[in-house]
Amino acid sequence: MQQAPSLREPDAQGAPVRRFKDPAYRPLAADLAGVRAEIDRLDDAIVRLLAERAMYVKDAARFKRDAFQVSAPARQAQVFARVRALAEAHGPTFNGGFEGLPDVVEAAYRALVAGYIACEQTYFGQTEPVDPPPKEDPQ
Ligand SMILES: O=C(O)C(=O)C[C@]1(C(=O)O)C=C[C@@H](O)C=C1
Repeated sequence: MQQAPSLREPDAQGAPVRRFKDPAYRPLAADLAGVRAEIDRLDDAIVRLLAERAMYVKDAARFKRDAFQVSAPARQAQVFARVRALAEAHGPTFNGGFEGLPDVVEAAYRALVAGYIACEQTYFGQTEPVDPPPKEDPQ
């Protein structure tokens, strides 16, 4: 029989109420508060890196001629494929792995890059053409 949902937040200080059936699984913290402290520590580092990444996205606007170039769909596809491959490579490294990691990372990057593009479009509006204009790449 299925248990009714508790509708209460989990006890962050309590002992574990479940365990993994996989005997190779190694617990990482004594309680949920300990798990969350590690997640907060990683979020601090991740957001710092996202801010550093944002700085380069802003600078990229100087090399774009129009809104289509700001959006650069071929580069976007390259970024999504690259981070997905990184997640596939790194996923199994940590404590038996995390099966859905490539999907999580790709979805996160799709959302992130959409946000970065919106900001880059705004920054593009704060630029002006250099004079004289450099020759267009014939491709
Ligand atoms: O590579 C670029 O041209 C960028 O502006 C950076 C970036 C990104 O966030 O990775 C942002 C906008 C483009 O859609 C492509 C990639």
